[in-house]
Amino acid sequence: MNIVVLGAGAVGGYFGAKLAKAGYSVQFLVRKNRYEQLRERGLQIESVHGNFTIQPQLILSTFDIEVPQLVIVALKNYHLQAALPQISALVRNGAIVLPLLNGVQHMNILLDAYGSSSVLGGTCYIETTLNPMGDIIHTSSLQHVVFGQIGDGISESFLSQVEDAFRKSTVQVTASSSIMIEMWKKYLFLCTFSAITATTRQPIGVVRADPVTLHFLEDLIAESVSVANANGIELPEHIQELLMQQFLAVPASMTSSLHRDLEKGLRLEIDSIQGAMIEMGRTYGIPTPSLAAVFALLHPYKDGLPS
Ligand SMILES: NC(=O)C1=CN([C@@H]2O[C@H](COP(=O)(O)OP(=O)(O)OC[C@H]3O[C@@H](n4cnc5c(N)ncnc54)[C@H](OP(=O)(O)O)[C@@H]3O)[C@@H](O)[C@H]2O)C=CC1
Ligand SMILES: CC(C)(CO)C(=O)C(=O)O
Repeated sequence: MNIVVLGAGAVGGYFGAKLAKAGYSVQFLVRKNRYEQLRERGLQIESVHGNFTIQPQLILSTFDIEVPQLVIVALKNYHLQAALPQISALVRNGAIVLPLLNGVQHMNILLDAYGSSSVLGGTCYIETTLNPMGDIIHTSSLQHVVFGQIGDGISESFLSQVEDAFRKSTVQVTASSSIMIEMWKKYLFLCTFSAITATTRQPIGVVRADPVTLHFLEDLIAESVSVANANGIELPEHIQELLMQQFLAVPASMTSSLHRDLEKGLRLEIDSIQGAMIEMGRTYGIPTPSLAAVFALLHPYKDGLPS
């Protein structure tokens, strides 16, 4: 299977490198700066599962790709719109898109543009970041991809190939027959986890140890679950308790990509994560005061460090 990774950052770089190391043909469609960086240093992974480096196949233009079969989209949400012409070119050549972005809003954009016979649902659980040299630092043992089709337009054999590819790359993979529910479960976890870790500037262990902060996290969860229910998402019974169990089970040192981006002074994905949840709440008449407080407190940092 020919795989294209669009966005060779913390997530795309990690999963792409694992697939390439497993012997798959992986082309990384990148922009100029990342091209230079990766050409010089190679794609270096520093991981709790073991360090390795690959010499990635780098491309700057979709013209250099012959027969793409799977396109893993691992961009930040705020870069998706500008990348649509590249994705369109790949889909026109027969590729199926597997987005690994956080949130759910991007699914409307991709499905409206390409339809469910060219777009899979997908999400991932991983904690990776780029160091100043552009190497990928994988800081906890999580490395899980969940994917599935939205309708029935993608063949079972293609789905099996995707599953096999991740499995052979020694990444945990789950092929789901209810991917939108899985994406919402991840969205609920991420929206609240990133809200609490970014606003406190602390990993989850500090949040868990403080009853006042933990109570605020419960409020964030309750609001987000109400929004999901209003959207008609068929969540498991007791989802709030399940989410809280997840928060209690993850390593105390774990934090969110949003918190890490905030610390690095990078742009924040708050529009597509907390902002989108608040917006859906408004549509359905669900009050979201705690999410709105988080959104307002992070807003000065949305485009990077305020000057
Ligand atoms: N990091 C994490 O732990 C996790 C992140 N996620 C989600 O995954 C998504 C990706 O996040 P992450 O990997 O951390 O982000 P990064 O910023 O590390 O990587 C995104 C990459 O996309 C590249 N890019 C942007 N636009 C284009 C384009 N048009 N063509 C080619 N490359 C492009 C950027 O390259 P350039 O250098 O050119 O700017 C950058 O390398 C986000 O939605 C995030 O929320 C999900 C789970 C965990
Ligand atoms: C919560 C976590 C680490 C899980 O993968 C994540 O998705 C993120 O921080 O972006």
